[in-house]
Amino acid sequence: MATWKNLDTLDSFGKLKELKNHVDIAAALSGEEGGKRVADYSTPMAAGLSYNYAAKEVDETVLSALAKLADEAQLIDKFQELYNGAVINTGENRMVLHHLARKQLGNPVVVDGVDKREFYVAQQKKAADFANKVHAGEITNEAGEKFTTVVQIGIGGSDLGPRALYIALENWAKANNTFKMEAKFISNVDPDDAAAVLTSVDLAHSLFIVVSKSGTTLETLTNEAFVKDALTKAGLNPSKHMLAVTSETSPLAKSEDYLTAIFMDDYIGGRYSSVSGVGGAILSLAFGPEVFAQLLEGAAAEDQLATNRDLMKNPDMLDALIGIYERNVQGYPSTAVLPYSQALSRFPAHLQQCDMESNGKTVNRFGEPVNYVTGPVIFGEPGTNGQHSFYQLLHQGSDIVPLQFIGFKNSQLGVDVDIENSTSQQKLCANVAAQIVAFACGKEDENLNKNFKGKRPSSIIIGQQLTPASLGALLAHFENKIMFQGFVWNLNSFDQEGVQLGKVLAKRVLAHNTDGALKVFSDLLNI
Ligand SMILES: O=P(O)(O)OC[C@H]1O[C@H](O)[C@H](O)[C@@H](O)[C@@H]1O
Repeated sequence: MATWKNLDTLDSFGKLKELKNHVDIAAALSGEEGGKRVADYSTPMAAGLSYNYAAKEVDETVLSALAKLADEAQLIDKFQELYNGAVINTGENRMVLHHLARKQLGNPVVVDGVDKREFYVAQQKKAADFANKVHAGEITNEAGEKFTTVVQIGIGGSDLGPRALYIALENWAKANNTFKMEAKFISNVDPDDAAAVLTSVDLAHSLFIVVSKSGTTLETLTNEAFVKDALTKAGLNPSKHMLAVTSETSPLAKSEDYLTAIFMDDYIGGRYSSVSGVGGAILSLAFGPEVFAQLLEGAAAEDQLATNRDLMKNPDMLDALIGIYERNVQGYPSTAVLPYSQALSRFPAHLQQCDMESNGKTVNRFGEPVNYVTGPVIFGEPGTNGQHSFYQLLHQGSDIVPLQFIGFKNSQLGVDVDIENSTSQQKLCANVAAQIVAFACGKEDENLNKNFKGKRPSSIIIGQQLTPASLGALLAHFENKIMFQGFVWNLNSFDQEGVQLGKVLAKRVLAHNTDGALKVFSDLLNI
């Protein structure tokens, strides 16, 4: 059994702290040695991706200190315990089994006589069969016509991951003739969200997936009622247009009002649930079950790499530990995720929830305060768009923000033109290469307004193309990175008590049970 200790009690952390400002990346990347470093400081990921950390503030000394920290913090032992079914989510007294939805990494996990791997596979099959029947016209609307559009109603983990993945694969599916149905998403309780989506779809040919693990989320239940109202007013029977994805114990699971229900359980956290029916139903309907299966395979292959004790061969743990060095030794407050891929436009938003809801905590897994900083602020936008927006601060602002670039050699659609001796894809890739060096090396200028100090660290994940498999690997990489960082910080990364207070107060406002500041704010907003 691994022992769970606070980071500041580990000897290896004391040693690591002595290495503050140890590497000057501008110097490390200069000349021929710099070129060699770029070629060497790279480790393979799954599905043809690679993680390059040449522009990070590490060298052999820092990396060896990080490897010692990984050993002393027993990161691989903790991961093994997690996938073998230990109660890692101490706050909610639950196991953490999202890896099992993609592959059996360890021992069978059996709960009340049910093998959990079999349960997840059975639910995947149920979603796949449903999708195949919809595509084949065996499940139709009441007039016997095929459904053409699918709309997901959900929020948080029941929206962000699936939405990011759908957007990521939409063009790939079109280019590879696997595009089956257009997907849309309703998440916000702002009535303009549901209203706008509903006016953009052909209701009679639309399927709606109500996705809520708990089955109690105010926004989702409100939007479900909103959609039912629209269907009824259009003379359609809501129960012939809706399915549910929920846990077996939720109130939604008991309803007869759905074409089918696909189940998950309490052991897959909302922000880790894209690989369950939460993402599986919509992605199977939109692109076919085979595409979703490829995504799971990519994630499974990355998970396998994350089991490696050798830090230099474990890109997820390596990324996590470099992040620890940046946060707890260098003192950087945030991290930007910058995909040079328009298809990944919502991926940073998904990672925001994944990372900040997991590790945005100041008490350890035993409920005691910790004396060190934990999860960074995560934000991001696709490049090159971000370059014309917030990169000014990243290059010359007062905070150093570590950067995580993502780039692909090939586009998804393959439609491109040569303008002034380069294609658009080449221009995209040229920009990411240029940014890495500009951030790291800077440029001296007598005019301080034009001076770039450099020394701004970044990493880049490079792939051939964004495909279902490489997307799955990318997703698993970041999930595993967040998990390893939570282990190092001795946090429970799998609950989210911090979102409760606002929900409770909003209920009080709606029940007009307020006083003081809450009452005055409620009055100001006309509630
Ligand atoms: O899927 P649901 O139970 O509706 O939950 C949706 C979301 O709401 C909660 O407030 C949590 O903060 C999220 O972690 C969760 O993903």
